[in-house]
Amino acid sequence: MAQVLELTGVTKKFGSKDIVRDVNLSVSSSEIFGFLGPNGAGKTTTIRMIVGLIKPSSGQIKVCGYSIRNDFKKAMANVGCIIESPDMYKYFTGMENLQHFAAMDKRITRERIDEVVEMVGLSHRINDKVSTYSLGMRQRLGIAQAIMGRPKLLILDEPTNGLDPAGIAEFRHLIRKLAYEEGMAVFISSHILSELQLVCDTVAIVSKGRVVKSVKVNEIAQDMIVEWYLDKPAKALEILKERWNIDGEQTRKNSVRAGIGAVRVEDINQMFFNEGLIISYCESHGNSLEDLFLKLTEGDEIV
Ligand SMILES: Nc1ncnc2c1ncn2[C@@H]1O[C@H](COP(=O)(O)OP(=O)(O)OP(=O)(O)O)[C@@H](O)[C@H]1O
Repeated sequence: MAQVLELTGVTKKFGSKDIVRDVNLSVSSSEIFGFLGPNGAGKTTTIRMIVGLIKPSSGQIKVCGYSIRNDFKKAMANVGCIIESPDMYKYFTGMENLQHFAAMDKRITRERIDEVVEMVGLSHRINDKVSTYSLGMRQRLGIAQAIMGRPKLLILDEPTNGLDPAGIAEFRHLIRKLAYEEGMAVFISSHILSELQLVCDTVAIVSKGRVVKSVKVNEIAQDMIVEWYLDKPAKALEILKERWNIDGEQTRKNSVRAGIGAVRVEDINQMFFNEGLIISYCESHGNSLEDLFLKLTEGDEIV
């Protein structure tokens, strides 16, 4: 997999204060990378450096192998981004907005505009005024604009801020499509861990300007502990042991708990169902990204 974004020893000082400290990270094509940290951790400052709005005090940033210091134009030709809320002309239609931005880049054809509109699922509303769009639709229009020039790297700063659950689900679906079908590297910053956990492959946890931990999300899920509330706990324990060699324990009259390692909870539920058990509900505990995040950023000032 090609490295699309690489930060090496990136530091940013404002006055005598280190706002971003010695950040090292890399993102490959088709990877969804989450940059997770509490408010004030330095996420936006890092993104502003990646897109060239401010210069690092030290360290190196490369996009598709081009250093943003030495090859700024070539590096930026590979970047699409939305920082804060997408800037659109509300009294223009979605299409007029896209045409306006496309006029600045000769590579973007009318066919490409239609293609991105289709990709973000806005074909049916693209000729309506942006002022009539929901926040989720504006967000998708912003993404359409950001990807028109076929960037290899898409950067989104706090993209789900203010979206309702349906908007968040649509957003997640779109991001997956861009990464896994179009091969884009997607870099998303957020302070909302549950959202990153659901969409990202890798999450870097930032605290006070430093990346304190980088984790593969599927490895965290592997440590999951699940508790089932069901009618036949003894039978459930037997199935877990026989089928997956999992040692569970009965926690209450009607509940069983077990660390399920790399086994998918869906497969276990299906097996319980096939064996005639009735599950009233199940829940997961511990070792989620949330626990890790809270542990690593404990005591961080929320500014
Ligand atoms: N131009 C600047 N001059 C001085 N301090 C700054 C400047 N820009 C940002 N900071 C400070 O840097 C710290 C990190 O800000 P940043 O916006 O990068 O954080 P963040 O992680 O994106 O948080 P948020 O989610 O609140 O935007 C904050 O304490 C902020 O006040």
